[in-house]
Amino acid sequence: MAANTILVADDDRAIRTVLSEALGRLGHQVRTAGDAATLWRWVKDGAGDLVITDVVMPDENGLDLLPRIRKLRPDLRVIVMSARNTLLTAVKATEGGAFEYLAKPFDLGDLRNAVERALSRPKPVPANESAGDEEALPIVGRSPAMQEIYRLLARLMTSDLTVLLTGESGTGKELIARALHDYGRRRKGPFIAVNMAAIPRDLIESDLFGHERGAFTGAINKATGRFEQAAGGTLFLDEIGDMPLEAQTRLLRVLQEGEFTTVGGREPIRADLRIVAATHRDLREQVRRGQFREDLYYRLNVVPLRLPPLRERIEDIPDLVRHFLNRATEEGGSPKMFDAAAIERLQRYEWPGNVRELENLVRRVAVIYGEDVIGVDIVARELAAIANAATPSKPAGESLAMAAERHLRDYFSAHTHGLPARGLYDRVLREIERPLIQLSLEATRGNQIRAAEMLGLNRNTLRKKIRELDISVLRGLK
Ligand SMILES: Nc1ncnc2c1ncn2[C@@H]1O[C@H](COP(=O)(O)OP(=O)(O)OP(=O)(O)O)[C@@H](O)[C@H]1O
Repeated sequence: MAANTILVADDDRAIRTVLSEALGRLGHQVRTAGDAATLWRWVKDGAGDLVITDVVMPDENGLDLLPRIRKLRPDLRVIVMSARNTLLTAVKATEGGAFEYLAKPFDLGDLRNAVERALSRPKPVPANESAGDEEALPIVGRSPAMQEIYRLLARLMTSDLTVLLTGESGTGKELIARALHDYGRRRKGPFIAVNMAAIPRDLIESDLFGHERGAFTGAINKATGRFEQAAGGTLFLDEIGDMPLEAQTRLLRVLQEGEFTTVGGREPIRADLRIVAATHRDLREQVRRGQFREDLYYRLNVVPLRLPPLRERIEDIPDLVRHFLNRATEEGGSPKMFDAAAIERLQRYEWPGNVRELENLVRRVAVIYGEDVIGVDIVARELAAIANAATPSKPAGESLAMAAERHLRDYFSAHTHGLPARGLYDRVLREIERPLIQLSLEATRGNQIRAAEMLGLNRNTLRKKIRELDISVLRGLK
C-alpha cells in the first residue's frame, strides 16, 4: 500500500506510541495529538489521509468532532476507538459516519485491518441522519462478547439486512431486535413482534400473511396479517424454529422476491419491512431433520448474531445488577446495593435462565429484603431456593414425570416477573409428543404402521401428528 499520512488523537500517550509504531511499520507517516483541538486544526489545514481518534479527550469528545470532519472533508475516513464500550458509543460513531469503530482494548491486527480497508476502499459513504437521542440505551454490558454485538449492531442500524438472533432463552434476543428497530432507519415505522410458539400452528400463516374472506372455515372476513401491519417498520419473528413448513415457504418468497400473497389471495403484495428472526433452537439441526427449509435458513442467516449465555460473560453481572436495582428504585423501591461477596457469588452461578433469571432475582431481592446492602448470605439463600425449586429430587432414578416437573419449574421460575407466552399447554405437549413420536419411528426404522401399533395410536392419527409436528420420516432405515 502507498504511504499515507494518518492522524492519531488520543490523550493516552501509551496508545499514541503503540499506534505510531504499528502504523509506521506499515510504511505510513503518523502524526499524533493528545487533544481534539490539534486534530481539528490538522483536518482544517487539509492534512492527513485517515483519522484515528479516541472518544473521551480532555477538551472535546471525538464523537462530536465526527460530523464536523464529515462536513468539511467528506472523503477523510475516521476510525473511532473507545474504552466507553456501550452500544450508544458504537451507534453514535456509526451514525456520525465513522468508517470503523474499535472497542478498547483492541487487537493491533484488527486495527491494521481497519486501516488498510479505510485507505483502500472507494469513497465516500453517504452521511446519515442522526438519531439525536441522548437517552440511555437499555442494553447493559461491556464484556468483549457484548462489545462485539454492539459493533455489529451499529453496522446493521444503517441497513435493512435480515438478521438472525440466536441464543438461549433470556439472553436478550427481543431486546436486541427492538434496539435494531429503535435505532435503525426504520425507527419511525412500527415494530411488530410475533412469537411462533404462541400461535396455534394452523393459524400462523393467516396471522402472518393475512387471509381473504372465505379462504378457510372461519375466515368470515378478510384480514390483514402482520407483514402488512409491519409495513415501513420491522417484523420480529420470535421462535422462528416453530414456524410450520407452509409458512416457511411463504416467508422464503418474501425474502427472495420481496412480496407475498395472503392466504386465499392471488395478488402479490410488496413487503416493505425489515425482518429480524430469533430462535433458541439449533436451526441447523432442524434443517438436518427436515423441520426447517435449508434455503430459508440461508436467507435468514444473512447476518447471524449469537447472544452469549450469561455464564460466558459474568463480567457483565455487576453492571446488570446495578441496572436492575436502579429500575427497582425508579419503580418506588428504596436504593440498594449488592456487596462484593454477593456479586462474586452471583458470578459463580450457572444462570440457566440467563439475564431474565438474574433480573428476577435482583428485583425479588429488592422488594423482599429491607437491608440497604445485600450480602452474600441473602444471595446464597435466594440461589438455594431456586435450586430447591428446580430440583425436587436427584436426577438419578428420576421418572419422566419428575423430569418434566423439574423442567417446568425451571421454566416458570425464569418467568416470575411475567407469565410465559400464551399457548403453553399445546407447546408443552408438543415438546413431549415430538421426541416420543420421533424415537418411536426410529425404533421401528421408520415403519409407521408398527410405530402406530406400539404407541397405541390409529395410523391416520400418527400420520397427522407427524405432519403437524413437522417430523421427518427417514424411510428404509436398515
Ligand atoms: N444486556 C441486557 N441488558 C439489560 N437487560 C437485559 C439484557 N439482556 C436481557 N435483558 C433483560 O432480560 C429479559 C429477557 O430478555 P429478552 O426477552 O430480550 O430475552 P430473549 O432472549 O428474547 O428470551 P426468550 O428466548 O425467552 O424469548 C428482559 O427483561 C430484558 O430486558
